[in-house]
Amino acid sequence: IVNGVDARPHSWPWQISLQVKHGSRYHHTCGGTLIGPRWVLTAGHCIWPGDVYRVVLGEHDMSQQEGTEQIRDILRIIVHPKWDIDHVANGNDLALLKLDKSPIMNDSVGVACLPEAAEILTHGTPCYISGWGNLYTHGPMPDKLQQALLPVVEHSVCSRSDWWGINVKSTMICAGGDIVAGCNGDSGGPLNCLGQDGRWYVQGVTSFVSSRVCNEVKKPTVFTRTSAFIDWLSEVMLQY
Ligand SMILES: C[C@H](NC(=O)[C@H](CCCC[NH3+])NC(=O)C(F)(F)F)C(=O)Nc1ccc(C(F)(F)F)cc1
Repeated sequence: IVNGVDARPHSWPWQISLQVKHGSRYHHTCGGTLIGPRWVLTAGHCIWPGDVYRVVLGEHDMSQQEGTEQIRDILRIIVHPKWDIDHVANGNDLALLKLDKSPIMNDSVGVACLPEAAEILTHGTPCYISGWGNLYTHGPMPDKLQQALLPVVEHSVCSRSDWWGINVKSTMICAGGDIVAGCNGDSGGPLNCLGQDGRWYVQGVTSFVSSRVCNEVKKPTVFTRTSAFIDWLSEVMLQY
C-alpha cells in the first residue's frame, strides 16, 4: 500500500497472508480474507498451478513471532472458471481456498462479512484497503500490516477513457485516488467497507493497479467486486 499507515494490530482479523513455498521456506505472496471458518477468498492471479501455499492468520508484524499467528494448510483451491491470467481486464480475478481445518476464532482471527448480491456502493463511500504489499512502486514490503482509506470511485468515473476506460468492468469496483493505492503484494486482500449495521464487509478483492506506478493519477486501485460473485461463492462453499 502506497501512503498507508501501520494498522492497529489485529484490527482486520480476517486479513490473511497467503504464502508460497520456495525450497524449504515460505514467503508472503498475496493477501486474502477469511470469509468462513474454513474458507479464504483471494485473487485468481495469486494462484500458479504447481505451487504449494499455506495461509497465515493472526499475523501483524512479519518479522516477529507475536504468538497470535495460526498457520493452516490448504485442502483445495478453486479458481474462478472464467479467470484468465492473460486478460486481467476481463475480471473474474477470484480464488477460494479451503483450509485443512478451521483456525481458532479469537481477538486476532475472525471472519469478514460478504455483501448482498449486486450491492453497489455510491461514489465516495469510505473503505479501507489492508495488506503487506509494497510501500511504493518497486519499493520494499513492510513488516507490519498497512491500511489506507480509499474512497469508492463509481464506475462511470473509473471507466472514463483517460481513467481505466474499457479495462474496468461492472464486475469490478474502483477505489482510491492518486495518493493512496494498493501495490504489488496487496493482491487478493480485502477492500473493507463499513455497513449500516456496524459490521465490516469485504466489498472488493485487490486485483490490479497501473503497471507504470502503483499510485498513478486517474488509475485508482481496481478490485474484483465481491457482490457480483455471491452466487458463485455460495455454490462453491456449499459444494466443496
Ligand atoms: C504490474 C501490474 N500488476 C498488477 O496490477 C497486479 C496484477 C497483475 C495480474 C496480471 N499480470 N496486481 C497488483 O499488483 C495489486 F496488488 F494491485 F493487486 C499490472 O500488470 N497491472 C495491469 C496490467 C494490465 C492492465 C490492463 F489489463 F487493464 F491493461 C492493467 C493493470
